[in-house]
Amino acid sequence: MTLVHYGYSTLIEKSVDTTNLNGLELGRIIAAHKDRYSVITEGGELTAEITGNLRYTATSKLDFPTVGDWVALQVYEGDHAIIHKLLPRYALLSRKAIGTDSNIQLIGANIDYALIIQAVDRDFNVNRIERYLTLCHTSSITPILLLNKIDMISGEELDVLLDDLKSRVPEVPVFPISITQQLGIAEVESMIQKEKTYALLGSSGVGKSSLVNCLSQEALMPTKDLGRQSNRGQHTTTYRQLILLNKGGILVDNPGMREVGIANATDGVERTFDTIHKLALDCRFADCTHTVEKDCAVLEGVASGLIAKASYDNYQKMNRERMHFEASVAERRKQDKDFGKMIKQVKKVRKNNKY
Ligand SMILES: Nc1nc2c(ncn2[C@@H]2O[C@H](COP(=O)(O)OP(=O)(O)OP(=O)(O)O)[C@@H](O)[C@H]2O)c(=O)[nH]1
Ligand SMILES: [Zn+2]
Repeated sequence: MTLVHYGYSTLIEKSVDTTNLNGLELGRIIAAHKDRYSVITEGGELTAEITGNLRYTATSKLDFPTVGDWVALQVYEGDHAIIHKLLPRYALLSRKAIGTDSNIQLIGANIDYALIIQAVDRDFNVNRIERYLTLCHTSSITPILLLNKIDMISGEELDVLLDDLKSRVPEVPVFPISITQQLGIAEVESMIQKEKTYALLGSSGVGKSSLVNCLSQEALMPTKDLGRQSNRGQHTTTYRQLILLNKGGILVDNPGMREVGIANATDGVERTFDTIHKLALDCRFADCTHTVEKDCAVLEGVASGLIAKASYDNYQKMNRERMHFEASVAERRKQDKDFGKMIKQVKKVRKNNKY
């Protein structure tokens, strides 16, 4: 097993400089725990922590390693290591953290494609697909749609869904599959590219675990450290979030992707709703909200059927969420600033009182 299998050549292809490591080893994060990381290196799998310096200079979550990150690390005896440096990311997939207004949560770094999996039963929902697409477009990650459980519907019913997708999200490649019946799996496997990293996105119960088991032999087995041995002479077994696929791709499996919150995503919303965005250039007012204005090209598009009403509604909803997130972030920054000012003021008063 070498780092090439874990996407090293893609990292180089993206022009990330890996020559300046000053004697440190290169590795990729395969699982992130609270303060501990599992890292794959040329010599095998290691447990690592970050340096105090990295910890104390971090200003946000973005400064901490996440699954898929490439790092420079110093390896100590056994299988222990210290991460000194986070290499530049060429893509970062994140979402708004559940239950918060202004926090983001990292899903994975250095991801090339997203496999959005949706089931054709009750789960089927184009609005939610557009939500995932916005997430992908915001991070410049190419989306691919897997429509699972087609064994549960008739061919005619499937055609209706495919037509719906063609009109609402025409640019996205769609793979109708049934994991249990092994339908369309060969097509998915032949689409997977070697050394590219894929993120798996989808609600609970759509078949994500089933897909991982189907595309990867590794996932079925407990993962073992075949490289270095731990101090106690035992092989370590760890839970992985970065999995090697049979066809040579790499998969980020992020459990609990149940809700997709939209964070700062102006470009992502625009790219997902490309038709609306292009039409909006013809609105009479440059700051048109496409709701009540005169000569609004978007409203005209909805009236003429060029834009599906459902698509328009979802566009407005996601824009409202995006603005809400941005306003919350701005508000929190202001509060932090005010708090900083207050502390300064208090210090000043104390200092003055000394005299
Ligand atoms: N009929 C049918 N059922 C399927 C198919 N694929 C998966 N299932 C079933 O759907 C259920 C959920 O599958 P999982 O693979 O556990 O789904 P998941 O997305 O990993 O769910 P979470 O772990 O909750 O996120 C299981 O009972 C599967 O057997 C399929 O192609 N057809
Ligand atoms: Zn308008």
